[in-house]
Amino acid sequence: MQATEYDLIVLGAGAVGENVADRAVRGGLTAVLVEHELVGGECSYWACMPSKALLRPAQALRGARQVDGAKEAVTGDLDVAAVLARRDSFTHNWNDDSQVEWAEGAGISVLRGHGRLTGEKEVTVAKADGGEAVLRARHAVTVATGSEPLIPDIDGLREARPWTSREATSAKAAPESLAIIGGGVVATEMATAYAALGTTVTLISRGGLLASMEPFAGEQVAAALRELGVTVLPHTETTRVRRTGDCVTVETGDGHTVTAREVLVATGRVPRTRDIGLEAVGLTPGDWLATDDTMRVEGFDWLYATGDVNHRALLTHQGKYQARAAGDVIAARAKGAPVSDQPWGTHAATADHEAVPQVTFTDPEVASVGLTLKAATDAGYRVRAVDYEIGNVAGASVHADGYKGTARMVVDEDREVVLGVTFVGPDVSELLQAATIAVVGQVPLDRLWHAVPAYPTINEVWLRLLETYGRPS
Ligand SMILES: Cc1cc2nc3c(=O)[nH]c(=O)nc-3n(C[C@H](O)[C@H](O)[C@H](O)COP(=O)(O)OP(=O)(O)OC[C@H]3O[C@@H](n4cnc5c(N)ncnc54)[C@H](O)[C@@H]3O)c2cc1C
Ligand SMILES: NC(=O)c1ccc[n+]([C@@H]2O[C@H](COP(=O)([O-])OP(=O)(O)OC[C@H]3O[C@@H](n4cnc5c(N)ncnc54)[C@H](O)[C@@H]3O)[C@@H](O)[C@H]2O)c1
Repeated sequence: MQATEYDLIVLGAGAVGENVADRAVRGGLTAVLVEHELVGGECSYWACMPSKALLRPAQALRGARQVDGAKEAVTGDLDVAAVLARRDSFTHNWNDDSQVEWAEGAGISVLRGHGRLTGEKEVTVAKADGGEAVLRARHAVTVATGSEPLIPDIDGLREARPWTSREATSAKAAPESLAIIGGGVVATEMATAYAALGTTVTLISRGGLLASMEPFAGEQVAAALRELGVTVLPHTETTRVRRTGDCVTVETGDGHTVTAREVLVATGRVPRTRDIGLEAVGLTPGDWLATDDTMRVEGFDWLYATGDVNHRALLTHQGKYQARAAGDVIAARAKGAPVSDQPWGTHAATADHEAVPQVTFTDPEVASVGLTLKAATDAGYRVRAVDYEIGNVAGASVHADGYKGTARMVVDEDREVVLGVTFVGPDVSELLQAATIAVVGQVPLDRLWHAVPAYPTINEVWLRLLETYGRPS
């Protein structure tokens, strides 16, 4: 079969694949996106956008209820149908016409179908219309196929047809009750969302909540979930799941049985690499694809992997950051132009190791960047952490009556720079970019004293953290 040639083939048109193609085309290359489902991927239709659309109305309502003078005007509760309808508008009712239009307008070709590597720089696509197409890349192939939910090997779980993040973010109605297995970001966000929508939620976590973050984050989110009416069962194994009639029963290691209408499994992700032809190029199907900092798969000069599939940081913004580096470096290498792949260079995704920002949109929110105290200590830094109660800041007390929250700054004592920051509290997500700039810029603490937070804003917590640490002399 005659192959169609492009400079770059991108397998998977999620947010990350789209950005690789866009950067490469801006760099003067031709590119094709191969997509077997919806152009825009998980984030647009079953992850970031619908989950945040489900969470935001309850957060807005809480915001009004926490301010005397405003709370008196809140006379009703959430309109669940309106919340779901607003969520649907964000997903364009699971229609990707606008994203296809964007791609084509940006000069990127889109081919619908399931793609598999079939040789060096070659992808064969089983097209949506039943035919087959062979694509050949002049310069590079980028795998951007994302990840999918991990279903743990728990007795009866698969047979019980559990919800995954897809069903949780796209449900047409809020179930009367929901059991959630997991204690990470998906579990805590969806527990927050569904509790606010009136569902009776039980969250079963085999460890503490949000275990990779500062310990106070999981503790404060657990306390808030309980206040919302969620039954939180930390340090609890799930041993058996059964679906009987219109209910699911979940048995735990300590002998409890939770009965709910649905069970959501939120126990992490696996790479979407089982059926993309990795064996044709000597790689193992089902593996994550390890890359260097320019996103090139180890051992190849033409194969790249960006986004969730490389397991560097499973976040849309980090994947798009990798995509900008990868699209630019693919164009540079194709043209024989200089490559800037040293740490913090144009073509290196260095921040993946040093400064990954993340917001967990629970209520309170958790916003963090860089290293936790434990991670910094484990990495061998000589560190000191300082904590501050955000509610003591004037801007926070104006923002919400009885504001409660915690900030932690982790400082490298040798260089006196910030290695990591965590904020937990209502509406702290917008504080995060300043922390990210401080970490990425390795801004010395004595210079940070000159970054004056406006009064009275919650950002004044920065001044309090610096004062608590002590001014470097
Ligand atoms: C519930 C939930 C909420 C989240 N919320 C956030 C958030 O608020 N902020 C954030 O930063 N991150 C969030 N994430 C993480 C975020 O969704 C992912 O990091 C992001 O979607 C990864 O993008 P990607 O392009 O790598 O993969 P994907 O978005 O999964 O895109 C991969 C694409 O490849 C296609 N594909 C796969 N195999 C093939 C093939 N063989 N042929 C053709 N096409 C193929 C798929 O159909 C898909 O469109 C959330 C995740 C979940 C589950
Ligand atoms: N706001 C955001 O940025 C956002 C929101 C949702 C998801 N995400 C991303 O999506 C990814 C997936 O989220 P997630 O919550 O599924 O994963 P996660 O890694 O955050 O949490 C997984 C949870 O499942 C538990 N677990 C793992 N295996 C288990 C088992 N066999 N039995 C019981 N419990 C088990 C873990 O202890 C942990 O609590 C994350 O990496 C996250 O970065 C981001």
